[in-house]
Amino acid sequence: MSALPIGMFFGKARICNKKESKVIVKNLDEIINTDADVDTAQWRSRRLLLAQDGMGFSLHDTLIKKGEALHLWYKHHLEAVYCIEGEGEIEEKKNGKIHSIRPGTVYALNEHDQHILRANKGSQMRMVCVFNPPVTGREVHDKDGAYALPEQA
Ligand SMILES: CC(=O)NCC[C@H](N)C(=O)O
Repeated sequence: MSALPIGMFFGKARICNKKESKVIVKNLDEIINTDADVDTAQWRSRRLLLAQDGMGFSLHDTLIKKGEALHLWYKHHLEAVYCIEGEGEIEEKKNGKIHSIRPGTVYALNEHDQHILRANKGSQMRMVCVFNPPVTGREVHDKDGAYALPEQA
């Protein structure tokens, strides 16, 4: 008995007493064509992490379709957007400033900024988007370009 490593002897009891923890691992392949894949005329959002995942933010792999212009105003959310494919621009509505977007560009709407997001003609943009508070499921924009608050979604 004394020759057994202590971990082998007590190992089983230790595992039974502990709440099992599980890292969240998903692949985009498992999201496509499910409820977490929201496809509209102008964009398609593959929602990798949602409110139910308990992270405090949601994480989306989003396509902005060629030549589309989106008028957005996330009144209830903060959003950071990281472009990984395609080219376009973001226009700040409060001052008319236009910033070009290409792979590697990130923008963060830290003041719930009203803006226009445009994908260049002939260019689909692929963006990684993070929302706080997290999107809960199949939110689409209302007439102002906002998503509803989580409790109303
Ligand atoms: C960049 C952006 O806001 N695109 C609209 C779709 C949205 N981000 C989403 O993925 O839900």
